[in-house]
Amino acid sequence: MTAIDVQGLTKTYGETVANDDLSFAVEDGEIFGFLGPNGAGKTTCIRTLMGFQSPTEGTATVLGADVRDAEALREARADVGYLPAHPSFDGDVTGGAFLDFQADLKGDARRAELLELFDPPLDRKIREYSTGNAQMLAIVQAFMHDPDLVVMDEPTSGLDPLKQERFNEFVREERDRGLTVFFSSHVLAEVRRICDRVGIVRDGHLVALEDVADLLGRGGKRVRVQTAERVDPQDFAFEGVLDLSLHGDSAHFTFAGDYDDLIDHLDDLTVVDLTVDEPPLEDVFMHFYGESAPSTTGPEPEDGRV
Ligand SMILES: Nc1ncnc2c1ncn2[C@@H]1O[C@H](COP(=O)(O)OP(=O)(O)OP(=O)(O)O)[C@@H](O)[C@H]1O
Repeated sequence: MTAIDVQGLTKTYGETVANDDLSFAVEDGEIFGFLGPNGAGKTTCIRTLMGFQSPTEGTATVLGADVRDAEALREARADVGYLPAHPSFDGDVTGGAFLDFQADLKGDARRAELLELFDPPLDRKIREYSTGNAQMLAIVQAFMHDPDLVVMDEPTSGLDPLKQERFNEFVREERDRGLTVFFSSHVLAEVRRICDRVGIVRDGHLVALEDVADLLGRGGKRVRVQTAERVDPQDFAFEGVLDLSLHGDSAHFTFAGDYDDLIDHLDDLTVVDLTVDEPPLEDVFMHFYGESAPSTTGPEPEDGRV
């Protein structure tokens, strides 16, 4: 079955077209990353899927329920976990009381197990929570009723690196058990590690929809060749070589051609060292993000954010 089916979804706020004719599907059992720069329209789409607002045009189904049909969506949501971008809690209640309340609404079969992994201080009032503790509480509530589909808006924001890794590992394990996951992210490293497919949005439009492996494959490989002699541009004038730079006895380039050709050409040289690496995802996404992409040499890429 298709867990989420978005069909020509458009949402406008006055003059702003936040989502413009989006169409894509999230299949059962996959982890689908919804990526895009700030203001691209990710939260707008997620809020429409959750039924908090109506589409201006087009529609979507969530576990078979049309988002325009409030009753059908309410029923379907019993099997959906939702983690909003900015979880809002009643600060006067304790984390434990909040989970008790949520348990009455939708069940909590997996609460204890989740609290082993994500451990906000349950006896403290939520107003005293750090950002990370509030995020962990929101994660526990999103998964504790053992949903079939989880929709998350930037789920790892506010988590420290250890908790982020724990969360990513948890999501992968849940996918292996059959859970479907749809989440928005700015964190490229996270996408590489956990997503099966990505949809990339920019200015409300879907600009790419593909397997992460294909996206990386199309970006070519980063090649560094060191030779016994000084290299010449002519040595690398063959199909598939991009962004060539020469440094004395070594050449650096992106290769998007046939590997047999590369090996044949390298055979003419005396190669003393050779590395072939995956390109950084940042380079692959730059193409889609254009000017809104970050510098890959700035401070942000350390955590892979775009
Ligand atoms: N309630 C609203 N009223 C008016 N404009 C809105 C509203 N919500 C979102 N927008 C506008 O719609 C566009 C898409 O916003 P949205 O929050 O969906 O983007 P996003 O991709 O989630 O961004 P971010 O990564 O910064 O959270 C933006 O131009 C935003 O200013």
